[in-house]
Amino acid sequence: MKTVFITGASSGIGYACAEIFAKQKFNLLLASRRVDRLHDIATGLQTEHGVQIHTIGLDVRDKTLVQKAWDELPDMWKNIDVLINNAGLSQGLEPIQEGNTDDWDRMIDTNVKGLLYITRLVAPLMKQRKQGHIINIGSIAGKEVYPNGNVYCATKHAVDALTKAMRIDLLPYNIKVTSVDPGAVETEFSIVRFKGDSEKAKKVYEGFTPLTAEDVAEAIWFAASRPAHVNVNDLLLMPTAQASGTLFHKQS
Ligand SMILES: NC(=O)C1=CN([C@@H]2O[C@H](COP(=O)(O)OP(=O)(O)OC[C@H]3O[C@@H](n4cnc5c(N)ncnc54)[C@H](OP(=O)(O)O)[C@@H]3O)[C@@H](O)[C@H]2O)C=CC1
Ligand SMILES: CC(=O)[C@H](N)C(=O)O
Repeated sequence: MKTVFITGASSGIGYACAEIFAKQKFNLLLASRRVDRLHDIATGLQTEHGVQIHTIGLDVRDKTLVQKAWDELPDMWKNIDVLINNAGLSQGLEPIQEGNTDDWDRMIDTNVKGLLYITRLVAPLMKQRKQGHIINIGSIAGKEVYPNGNVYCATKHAVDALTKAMRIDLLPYNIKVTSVDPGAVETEFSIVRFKGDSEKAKKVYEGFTPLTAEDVAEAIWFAASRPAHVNVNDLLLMPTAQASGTLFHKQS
């Protein structure tokens, strides 16, 4: 049986990936900070699909803790076939001159440095086994910038650059590297961006049909299930009612 490691599996796209990969009989290594949620998810998916699941309570920003969690991980769980670098967030939506520097730190530390810390541990074993697939969750915000998106967009542009760089560095070792870049997906993303203001978050998705986490997980599964000689480099998907980072066709 193959193993997928999904960061940010406690909600949204990460959780939807856990479901789809469990259905496909992968063993699941799931990480996020809210470990209680991970336990509930693991119990449900284990019962439904009979796969093995290991959960790790982890803040990807904490380099020391990430290393410790990896060192303590039983060897069988380190043979990762697919790594989904999904943990990420946006905080705030202000012009650069008004931005909150703690929000900036949180986004850069999670979306860029967290992704790097995890990859640094997983990639050497993929290299050793001469197989593996790293799937980074980027965004339309990694392809263009939009008003007030400044630092979030910068982190996702960094993910885009790192995906390309990983593909080059890992080329000799038969390791696939893919970027999956969604537009608007209705998850907890906007609630987190607006720091718990659910009303404001709900308004983001009013007047059009956004992507669901399951839509994105299906695209991720498509990339993960290609034949050995095929790599999907980049997969950009948006709601039909979205044409760019900020251009939506909304019905009132
Ligand atoms: N929703 C959207 O419109 C889009 C989202 N994306 C990207 O998709 C990815 C998933 O987001 P989405 O599912 O929408 O949002 P959610 O808020 O629903 O999920 C985010 C996940 O990331 C985890 N996470 C956040 N910070 C950390 C951390 N420091 N350490 C470990 N885990 C962390 C959260 O778990 P916990 O809080 O338990 O730690 C949660 O499981 C993100 O990278 C996001 O940028 C890209 C384009 C569009
Ligand atoms: C496209 C995204 O990453 C997100 N929905 C955003 O508003 O930037």
